[in-house]
Order: sequence, then structure tokens, then C-alpha cells
Amino acid sequence: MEQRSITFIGAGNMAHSIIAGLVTSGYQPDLITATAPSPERREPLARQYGIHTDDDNLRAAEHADVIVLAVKPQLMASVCEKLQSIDFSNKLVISIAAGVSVERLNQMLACELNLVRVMPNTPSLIGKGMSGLFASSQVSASDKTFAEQLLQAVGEVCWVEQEAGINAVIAAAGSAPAYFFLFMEAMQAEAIKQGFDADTARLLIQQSALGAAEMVKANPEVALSTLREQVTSKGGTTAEALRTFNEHQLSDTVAKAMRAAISRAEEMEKLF
Ligand SMILES: NC(=O)C1=CN([C@@H]2O[C@H](COP(=O)(O)OP(=O)(O)OC[C@H]3O[C@@H](n4cnc5c(N)ncnc54)[C@H](O)[C@@H]3O)[C@@H](O)[C@H]2O)C=CC1
Ligand SMILES: O=C(O)[C@@H]1CCC=N1
Repeated sequence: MEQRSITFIGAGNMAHSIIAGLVTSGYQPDLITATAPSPERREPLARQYGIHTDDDNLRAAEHADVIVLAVKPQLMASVCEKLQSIDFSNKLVISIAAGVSVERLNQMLACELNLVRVMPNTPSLIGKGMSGLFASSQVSASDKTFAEQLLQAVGEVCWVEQEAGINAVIAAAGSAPAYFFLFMEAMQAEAIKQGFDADTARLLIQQSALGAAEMVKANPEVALSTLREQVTSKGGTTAEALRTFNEHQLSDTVAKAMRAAISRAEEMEKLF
């Protein structure tokens, strides 16, 4: 992919995941800078990936071709205020923050930005990320391609036509690894109660989850419901487990949880 200088403002979990994926996929580490106030956040990144780090956001961002805003939404306004002196006209700005709109980011940086909002997720760390992208109206085709390739370096991507689609991506992908972790935690806890040690319980669940996800990926033409039915012998054990999930309205709970994530993103758009 095209190599441009990139500065990540914020070096937390998500920036780390993307940087790791980028460097592993061959992006030049000396083109990447990450900023954070604390050396505890910066130093491991510099050591592990050979990237530059800085505690001065303005200095790090000024000369970058691409600025990735990767701080918590509640910090975004104060962080951006100190970057307002930058000439953004030839820069691509990518925000990965949940719940901070294009309109707000333009206000925060006092500029009509070439802005792409991206909603990634933490499996980017191992190249298995899923990102949704939304480009504001003035973003050029080459900037869109760059943003797309950047996120493709760490996983799969999809574009959304409307900005509201980013909140739907949060519900379906950005937050989603945590849903699966929660489900696996619950399964592990019960497997331990059934007599397995923690490691074996984890292996049983991890391998089943991985196998199921790989089967979904390997059979794009097969409906998820068919894959489920193939496990479910008539009058057998799986049917009983699924009946219990249905009795407790699992689908309804999942739908409510996803809508709750969207509502929170909408609320955050008003707060930050
Ligand atoms: N964690 C996730 O799964 C996802 C997070 N996001 C978004 O990514 C953004 C970052 O989230 P996380 O990485 O999870 O948070 P985090 O708390 O792990 O990282 C934020 C980082 O910002 C740094 N920071 C704090 N003040 C700063 C300042 N003044 N200047 C520069 N850096 C500063 C902190 O040192 C920290 O390393 C958020 O806006 C979140 O909405 C988006 C998708 C998924
Ligand atoms: O929980 C959050 O707000 C962020 C956005 C998606 C995943 N983590």
C-alpha cells in the first residue's frame, strides 16, 4: 500500500491494535508516530514495533500526512483544541472515536477537514479486525483509498453511506468482540463448574468458537441458520440447549444490547 507518514494521537488499546497490525503487515514503522502523555503507554510501542513516539501532540501531528485521532471521546475536544493551529488542508484526518460526529470534529479542529470516520475493533491487533468507514463529503478518492487500505492492513472493511451507519457498525462490530468474550466467559465458568480446570475449559470454548467462526467464513453461501441446524440433532442435546436460549429470549436480548450500544453512541454525540 501507499506509505504516508501517520501520527496516532493517543496510544491506547485501539491505536496499539492498529499499529501492531500495520507493522506486522509490512507498513514502514519509521513512518508511524504515536503520542500519549505517559511513558508507560509510549515506550512499549516504540520498543515492540520500532515506531516513533512523542508526548507532544502538536509536534507529532504537524508534519504528518495522516492524523489518526485515537483518544477517548470525552478527551477529544480538549486534545483537538491544541491542534487547531495546524494547516489541515493537505492532511487526511481519521477519527476512530465512537460518538464524535464529523460536524463536532470540524468544530473541534476549527476546520472543514478531509475526514474519514472509522470504527475498527480490537482484533485488528492480530490482523482479524473489522472496520466500518464513513467519508465526509470533501474527501478525495485517493484519501478514501488510503484509509481503506490502512484498515485492510489489519482486517476487513466496509463503507457506510450515511454517518449514522457508523453507530450501526459499533453495534455489529466495534463493540462485538466484547459480546463474544462475555459469552465465552459464561461458558468457561459453567465448564469449570462441570469439573474442567480453567485452561481446559478455555480450550474447549475457544476452539468451538474459532471452529464456528471459521465455518461461517468458509461457507459464505450457507445460511447461519443452516450451520446451526447441522449441529442440532432431532431430540438431541443441542436442541435442549437452544430451547433454553430461546425460552430466555436470546435473540431479543441481543437485539436490545445492540440497540443500547447505538443509543449510547447517539447520546455521546450530544455530550462530546
Ligand atoms: N477499544 C475498542 O475496542 C475501540 C475503541 N474505539 C475508540 O478508540 C478510541 C480510543 O479507545 P481505547 O484505545 O480503547 O482507549 P484507551 O484509554 O486505551 O486509549 C486512549 C489513549 O489516549 C491517551 N491519551 C490520554 N490523554 C491524551 C492526550 N492528551 N494526548 C494524547 N493521548 C492521550 C492515553 O494515554 C491512552 O493511551 C476511543 O475514542 C474509542 O471510542 C473504537 C473502536 C473500538
Ligand atoms: O466501548 C466503546 O465505547 C468503544 C467503541 C467500540 C468499542 N469500544
